[in-house]
Amino acid sequence: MTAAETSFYDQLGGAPTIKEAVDRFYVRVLDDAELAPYFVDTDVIQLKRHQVLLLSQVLGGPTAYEGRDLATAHAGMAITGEHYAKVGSHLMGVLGEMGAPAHIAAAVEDTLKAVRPDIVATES
Ligand code: HEM
Repeated sequence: MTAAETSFYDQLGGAPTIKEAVDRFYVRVLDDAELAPYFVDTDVIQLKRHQVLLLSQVLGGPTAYEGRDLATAHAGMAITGEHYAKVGSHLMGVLGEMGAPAHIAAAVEDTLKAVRPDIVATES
């Protein structure tokens, strides 16, 4: 694999860094009173799984996700544009805190924009 083919996941330090990012992201999302209600019926294991899948999808990690597509997985949750932006800013905050380089942050923002229509159900 050449340097250019190395995934952002690997560039950030692979599994140990991602585990740390998942833990930090998880704390931020659950501490956010506007976001926590989405996860009331989600147990800790499921929620960690969600954070891992989310990060792997945006960073190109090794987790081969073969589950429901994003639109199906989030159908019926009435996720608002504002709440989606909050999840995105917690994610960007964690990446920034952990010293992710600018080109990775920019690519993650692009992915967040690209999958947004599949996840956001309502603008307000
Ligand atoms: C880039 C953004 C996101 C990605 C890539 C993503 C990814 C996923 C995936 C792959 C699943 C299916 C998990 C499974 O079936 O095991 C899922 C479920 C779920 N997502 Fe997301 N998600 C994103 C954003 C959000 C946001 C913004 C919210 C709420 C504010 C959210 C809340 C949930 C909830 C509550 C579930 C169901 C969890 C459960 O109980 O199993 N997600 N998401």
